[in-house]
Amino acid sequence: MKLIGLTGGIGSGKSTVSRIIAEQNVPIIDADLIARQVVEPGRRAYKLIRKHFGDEVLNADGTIDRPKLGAIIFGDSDKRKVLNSCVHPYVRLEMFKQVFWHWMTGKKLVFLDVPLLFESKLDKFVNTTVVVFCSELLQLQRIVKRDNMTEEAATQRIRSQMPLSEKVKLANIVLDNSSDVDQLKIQVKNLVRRLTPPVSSWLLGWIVPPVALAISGFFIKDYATRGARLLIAHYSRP
Ligand SMILES: Nc1ncnc2c1ncn2[C@@H]1O[C@H](COP(=O)(O)OP(=O)(O)OP(=O)(O)O)[C@@H](O)[C@H]1O
Repeated sequence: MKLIGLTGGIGSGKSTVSRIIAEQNVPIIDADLIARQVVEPGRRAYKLIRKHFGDEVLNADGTIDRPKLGAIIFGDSDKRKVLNSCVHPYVRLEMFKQVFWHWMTGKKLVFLDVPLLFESKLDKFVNTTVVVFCSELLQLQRIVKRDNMTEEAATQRIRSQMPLSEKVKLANIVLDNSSDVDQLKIQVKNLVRRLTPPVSSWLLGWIVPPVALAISGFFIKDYATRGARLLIAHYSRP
């Protein structure tokens, strides 16, 4: 199975690319969605956030007030670290479970949609990294339109992130989202075709690890049994 890390800058078009990929019946693991699910009431991350930030970050219905929590950690790196330590381990665990499930069910290609792929060093765990790129001006225009935000606020959000030009330098593949959505669709379809492994290498990658594990397990067990027998023989000598 090939694991592809998909990332970009705010408003550069990651979600749009994800939707197009999903239309091709290729599985997408959405880190943002998982991050929202792991902080639902009753979950471990939710309890940790409550413990560290108190009930003032809760809505009346007990859910986390995300904008309020966002405002608390914005510009306070210590509090941001605390929040990350509450949430990230559970996000990673859930992502790992989903990756494992896709591998078990014989998927050839799986995308991980992670906005902070490079910042969180998750790029080390994927086969290929893809960055969705557009100019800062287009990012700005698209965010202002989508989120009904002022240009100043949008600029501030863009500047608070790792520059998109830096991500482009780190990427294996860059999708240029400067044109319309139809052009983007063509690029994504070509990308999926290019990245899908041929059946032979997919079969090898799927079958070899469990067979290797089973064989090594057999030998380890065999040696352990022989070792135990020798020990028993040694200590039971008169
Ligand atoms: N090629 C395009 N042409 C016109 N509009 C686009 C194009 N690509 C994306 N958009 C629009 O731009 C906005 C931002 O795109 P999208 O939500 O996919 O970005 P994103 O990278 O996921 O952003 P965020 O990081 O904020 O979640 C959306 O409203 C989307 O419909």
